[in-house]
Amino acid sequence: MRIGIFGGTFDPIHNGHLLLAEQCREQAALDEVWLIPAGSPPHKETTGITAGKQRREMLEFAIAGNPSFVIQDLELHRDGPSYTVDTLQQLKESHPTNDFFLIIGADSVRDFHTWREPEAILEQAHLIGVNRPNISLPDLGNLTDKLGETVITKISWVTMPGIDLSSTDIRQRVRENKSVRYMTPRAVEVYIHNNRLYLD
Ligand SMILES: Nc1ncnc2c1ncn2[C@@H]1O[C@H](COP(=O)(O)OP(=O)(O)OP(=O)(O)O)[C@@H](O)[C@H]1O
Ligand SMILES: O=C(O)c1ccc[n+]([C@@H]2O[C@H](COP(=O)([O-])O)[C@@H](O)[C@H]2O)c1
Repeated sequence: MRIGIFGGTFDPIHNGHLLLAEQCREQAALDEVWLIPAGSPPHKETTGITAGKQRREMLEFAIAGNPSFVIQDLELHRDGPSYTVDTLQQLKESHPTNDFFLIIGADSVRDFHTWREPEAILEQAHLIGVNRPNISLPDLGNLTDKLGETVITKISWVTMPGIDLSSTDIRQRVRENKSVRYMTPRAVEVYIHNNRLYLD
């Protein structure tokens, strides 16, 4: 099977994430997209992040009824920073015949050379980069300097209609008592309100 691996903090998941995953599924002819909530995102300030259990529950509501999207919560059960290289290794061991495609937004592609063991990641997965509003498509100089020109052959691009949304925007809007309707699925919106998330 061709499996898309889409990791994120998802605090909360929003419609930009969902459209991105669906466009990758279609354009890269993936059988499934596995959404992987980060236990402890390596490059983010982790204090104040919503509990993994709640971020996972929001994911469940968001993808309910879509058999092509699957949540894999292995990073929530692992201690320490959630390095993608470790996640891919674990997934390769448990699903040795799958082909994995690591899906990341343009901001993450720009920083990819700073990730832990990018070379080992690219040995285990093909990389799919996706455009993101206000992020110019990165020149991959830093990556080719580090890994050589052949790295280019391991990266492909999916283009989606730009959705200028971030989880930060949504948290901010909730804090300011503004509407987040149509920015995230209705069930996620209700979950946020029922659980009083993002109010301080
Ligand atoms: N609107 C968007 N368009 C394209 N890619 C996106 C978009 N939002 C998030 N992504 C990508 O989704 C992945 C997970 O993102 P993440 O969960 O950190 O969301 P975020 O909206 O960037 O969150 P935050 O605002 O908290 O930093 C990253 O690879 C990121 O580049
Ligand atoms: O492995 C790394 O070094 C690494 C560095 C930064 C981000 N990541 C992963 O990239 C995904 C998106 O991260 P973030 O911080 O944008 O939510 C998430 O799955 C992180 O675990 C991974």
